[in-house]
Amino acid sequence: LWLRYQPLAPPAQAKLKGQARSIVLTAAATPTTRAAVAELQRGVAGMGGGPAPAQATAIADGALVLGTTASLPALDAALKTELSRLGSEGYLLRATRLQGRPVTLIAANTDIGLLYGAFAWLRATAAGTAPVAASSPKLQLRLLNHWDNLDRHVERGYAGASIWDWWALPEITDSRYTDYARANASLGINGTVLNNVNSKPEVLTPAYIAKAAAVADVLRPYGIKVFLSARFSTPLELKETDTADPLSPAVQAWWKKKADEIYRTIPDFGGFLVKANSEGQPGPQDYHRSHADGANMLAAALAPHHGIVMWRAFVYAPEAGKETDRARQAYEEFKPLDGKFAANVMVQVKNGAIDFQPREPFHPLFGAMPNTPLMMEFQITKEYLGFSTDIAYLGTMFEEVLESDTMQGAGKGPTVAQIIEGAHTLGGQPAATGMAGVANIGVDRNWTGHHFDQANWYAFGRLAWNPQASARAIAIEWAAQTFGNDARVTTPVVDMLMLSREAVVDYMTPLGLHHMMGTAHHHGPAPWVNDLERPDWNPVYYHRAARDGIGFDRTASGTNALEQYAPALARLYADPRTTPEKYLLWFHHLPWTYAMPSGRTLWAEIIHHYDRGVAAARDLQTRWDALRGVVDARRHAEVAQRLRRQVQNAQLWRNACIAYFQSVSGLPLPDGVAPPP
Ligand SMILES: CO[C@H]1[C@H](O)[C@@H](O)[C@H](O)O[C@@H]1C(=O)O
Repeated sequence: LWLRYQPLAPPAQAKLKGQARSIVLTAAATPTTRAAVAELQRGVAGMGGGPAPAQATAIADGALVLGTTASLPALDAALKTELSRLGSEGYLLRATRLQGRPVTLIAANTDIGLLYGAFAWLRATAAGTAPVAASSPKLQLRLLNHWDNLDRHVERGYAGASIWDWWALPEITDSRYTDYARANASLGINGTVLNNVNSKPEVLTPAYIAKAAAVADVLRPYGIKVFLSARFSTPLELKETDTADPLSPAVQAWWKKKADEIYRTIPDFGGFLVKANSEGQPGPQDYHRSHADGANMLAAALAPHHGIVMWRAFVYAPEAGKETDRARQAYEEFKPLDGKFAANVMVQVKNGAIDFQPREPFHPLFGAMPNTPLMMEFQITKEYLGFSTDIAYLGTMFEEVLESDTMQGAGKGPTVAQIIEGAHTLGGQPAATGMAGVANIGVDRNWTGHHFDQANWYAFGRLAWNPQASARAIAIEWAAQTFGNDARVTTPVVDMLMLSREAVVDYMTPLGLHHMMGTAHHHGPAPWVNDLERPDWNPVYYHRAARDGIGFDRTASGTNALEQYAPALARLYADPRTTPEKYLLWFHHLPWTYAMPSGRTLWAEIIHHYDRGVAAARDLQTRWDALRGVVDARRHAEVAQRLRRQVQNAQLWRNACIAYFQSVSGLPLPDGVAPPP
């Protein structure tokens, strides 16, 4: 991954050796500070191309010194003040003098802060950038969600089987778990939900709790808490109660007892992630109770142990005989529950209102529930963006969502990033804050199926630490750590990353189109599908292409999903001329002849985007081919193979969608457009 610590260029090596002649840990030796020292030794040895610096007790010239305010010899007042503002996970990096000696200081208030500081110093060294002076996370919870089943199949996983070997656990813990912990700690990720949200009741049985505890023991020194997805009907399905009604005292008692049992085995268990009354999963509505009733019952069981409930707002269902708009439904169900959730409940909301499409406007719940802590849910695994075949750097997508202006305030802002950073308080208490990413990790040697998909795991972690970070800066960091800090490689790799997601949007679902993919597997084009068991699974339901035009009217003349956004934004998007082009057909149904700002008709504009997407996919291939011999042969070949497939995918999407839309519209192709074969 990005922890390769490849030898640096000689000048950088010399500088490194001068900065890390020895390592001095002034703080207590704990599994966490030992991990920090080991990581520094591993990194300095690798990048320095020589022996690891020894750990010393005395501070000497050129030492790397790790310590807290309490453990460090007389820190000057300014540094002490700065440190006191960094919280329990922040860190400070400084070239300074201690006991009159020139040293590199890694300081923090806790041992996990020291570990994060060590990784930050190594990151800067590998990327050849100046180390950040000080940093602390903007969000409290920075979690991966593994949609991993107990049989090691990963739902929407494209990197091999699950890394969690439930059969071998608890006695056998794969060394990969430690590398997983290192990789996540290097990004400041501090929690992981081990199992799929479509969870099985078994995962809360004693045998599995013991298995999860073994994983927790490996991850704990790296500051990573274990969470589990809980199936709402577990007590009923384990035949330990005869209902799962959240207001039933027996059910409440069962969950309390279960929580106590878990915390006896995993004292720092994080809590439960719950998918309820969604896509057929059991939930409180099965007993005519609300999402808040369900969440609060679980929250009451976890509260004595400081555990939290992350309750997902991913709900949608067709209503018989009624024209529904899936994009409206989560808001309709959750907005009325604002302020009704217990203090240790977070409502976890996907970035968009449909489902992780190549591009979606931000979810209208962001900014609409001021009395409820909202957690962002991003998908790192690319269910809808080409699995682990197509390159699509999601840093730019995450950034686009986080920068989105909800217009909920007077004038500009708050942005989605500010909303999830807890711009608001609850009852005067700072709201819990968090971001979750659906992992793209499996047993594949490169962890993520595609080498470039490592950048998505990386970008998620960096943006969870700071939701206002720059996707380009993150791409530069990742490329330098992953391919070496050589501009001949990093510049083209960063350019490839930065154009890739827009390319995928262009050749799959341009101009706000969405949900036009293959059934069930969700790979490849299928805009013609209109016969699935649920109307809201049919691509035709979303693009609504017909003789007269194309697009989903979500304005007042349609489903009026727009009214769920702030009035200022709803006014802006009510008019196709003031709707950003990238969302045009998400909110509007327009004639094929609609005049676009480019001077093209809408039909010609759609084709123009598809062709631009295919050209961009080819461009990615050309740029990568030019790196033959500069990037190591194995990774170069593995990426080149996938790029060949990516170009085919792009062409298939382009040809299939244009052919289909032409068959619906009956329109001729504009001059100069290559007809689909
Ligand atoms: C885990 O189920 C997933 C399902 O595979 C996926 O197609 C959809 O994205 O969303 C669901 C969800 O988010 O719960």
